[in-house]
Amino acid sequence: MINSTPQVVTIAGSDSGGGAGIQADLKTFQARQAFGMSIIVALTAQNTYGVQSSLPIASDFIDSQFNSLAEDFSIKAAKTGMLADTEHVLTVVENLKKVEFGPLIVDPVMVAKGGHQLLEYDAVQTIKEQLLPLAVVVTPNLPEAEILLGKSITTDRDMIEAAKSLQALGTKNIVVKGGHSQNKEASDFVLLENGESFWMSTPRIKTPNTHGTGDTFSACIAAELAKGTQLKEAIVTGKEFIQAAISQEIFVGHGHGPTNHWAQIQNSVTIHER
Ligand SMILES: Nc1ncnc2c1ncn2[C@@H]1O[C@H](COP(=O)(O)OP(=O)(O)O)[C@@H](O)[C@H]1O
Ligand SMILES: Cc1ncc(COP(=O)(O)O)c(N)n1
Repeated sequence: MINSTPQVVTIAGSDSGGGAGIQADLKTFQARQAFGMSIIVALTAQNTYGVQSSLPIASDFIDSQFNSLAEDFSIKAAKTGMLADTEHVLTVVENLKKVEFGPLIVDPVMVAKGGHQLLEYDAVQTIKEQLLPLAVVVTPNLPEAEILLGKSITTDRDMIEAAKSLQALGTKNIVVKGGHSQNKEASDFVLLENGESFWMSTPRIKTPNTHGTGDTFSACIAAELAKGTQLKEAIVTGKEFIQAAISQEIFVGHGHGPTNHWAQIQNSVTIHER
């Protein structure tokens, strides 16, 4: 049974502090029993206080990482995270067009929770025009959805409208994450290719330890897709996993700590069909 093990890759930035980026993704892949690989687009010197500095990787070395993986592995799903700037977005897009890494999840990472910019803003247009059409799912948080669409998103109705506008940009399935909202519940809005839509809600956990929540959520979806799980179920599993990872808290560092990537899923997500 050569290569029957689920294989999944993250194309993103390294977080030296281990809570977000490549590290969060690999830990999540491991927790979900998919074999994880990485294509590192940028390095960050980072801890739970924030990002101290970052360094994009030379584009031809990104090409080399793609080539190494494409030559050997049977990758069944991929996700992107921090892509740094226009040159690096284009490098990733060009490589993705050449390889067969299965369904792509784009987590359009722009600004770290501590405020450090992880994507130069002039790259947003390239993400919209070139990367989003390659993705099966895009998972923006509220500030990212606002930047992608150029309008403010505050109400539930705004989130629904945002999902429709994002779908019009060319990605078939949309998750607008509500982690940054002021609501009592952490509610994410999902719009699927077939027009089906629903809210996934969990109790909002009062904690400073939410570093890397978005990466962990999208990495779980990617791992599930690599295992052959249907998209809707993979998205719901992502929400269950991030809720478990936030609520089964660990205490690491002195600032905004990471989530618990070895958390066990509990049945805690309410789905509101609409
Ligand atoms: N305090 C919290 N309690 C429960 N769920 C949360 C909390 N903060 C974020 N989430 C969930 O974590 C996931 C990532 O959301 P978000 O924080 O919006 O993304 P990002 O890390 O990209 O900014 C979403 O499913 C969101 O609902
Ligand atoms: C390398 C890297 N990728 C992504 C994030 C976003 O995570 P968060 O918004 O939780 O800081 C990050 N801080 N660092």
